[in-house]
Amino acid sequence: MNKQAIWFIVNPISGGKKVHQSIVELIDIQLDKQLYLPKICYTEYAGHATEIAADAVKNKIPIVVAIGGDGTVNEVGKALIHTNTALGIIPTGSGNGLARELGIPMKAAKAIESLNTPVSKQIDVCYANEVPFFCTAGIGFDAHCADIFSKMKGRGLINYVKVGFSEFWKYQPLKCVFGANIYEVFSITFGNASQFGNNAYITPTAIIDDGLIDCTIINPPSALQALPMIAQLFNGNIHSSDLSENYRGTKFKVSNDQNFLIHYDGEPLQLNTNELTISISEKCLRVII
Ligand SMILES: Nc1ncnc2c1ncn2[C@@H]1O[C@H](COP(=O)(O)OP(=O)(O)OP(=O)(O)O)[C@@H](O)[C@H]1O
Repeated sequence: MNKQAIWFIVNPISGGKKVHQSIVELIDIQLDKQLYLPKICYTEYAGHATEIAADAVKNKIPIVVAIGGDGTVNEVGKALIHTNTALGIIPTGSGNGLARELGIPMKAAKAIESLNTPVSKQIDVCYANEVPFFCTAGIGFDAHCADIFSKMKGRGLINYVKVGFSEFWKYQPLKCVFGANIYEVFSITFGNASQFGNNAYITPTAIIDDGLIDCTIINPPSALQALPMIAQLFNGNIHSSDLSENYRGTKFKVSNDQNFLIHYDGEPLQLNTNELTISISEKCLRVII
């Protein structure tokens, strides 16, 4: 039988060095060598994963597996859109939104095991202007927190919760034009998938291969409304909150009087424009589930 080449792209920053060493050892032990010819590549800087994945496409590698969090998955996946190379994931981040959405096991050993009997499907890809995202992108509080989080030394869920809690009290609602209406929002999130990661379901009815973008606007909560809202986020009911407005479509436009700070799959990005268009390209990324 012809063996398939499979490249693993490891972000050594996500999850810590020990985690990655043990995953690489597990790959050596558990990956079916009758089926695969593996190659392990380590990223050396932000953006490097995209370059390695683009090289894999050029070399007609059938599967590239991202070992990292949603930032790494985004960097690898964006090079695979509209290609014949499929994206696999071994999650080591704190959110792991796309892996959770696709039902990929959180435990590395199980995730490697599922690569031995690969099943794939095509998913949609959304764009914030020209920036691709697979789970969510948005403006407002979440983008603000992603920005602060990215400048912190520590990573992980605990640090994210700390940032969210301390920033909540200071955060001023964002003025913007959404469709034909002027809003003052806490956040606007566009979902290709249903969650940010960590099973925080911000666009709970989103389906990753339905050709549609779900949108959740959160109006500014009072301190008393914040806790129930967080509970609804995690129990998948944010769309029934009094604070939320929900839309679904194939294109959304938002504008502002200042250039937007956005997040895409949890990564912050300061745009050079005050106009944001969210669009979707149907079933253009093959993923291993
Ligand atoms: N070798 C590297 N050195 C520095 N930064 C890197 C390197 N490789 C990748 N990165 C950057 O690390 C950032 C975080 O990656 P990722 O989101 O995968 O991990 P994480 O933050 O641990 O996960 P999560 O977002 O789920 O918490 C990304 O912005 C990516 O560009």
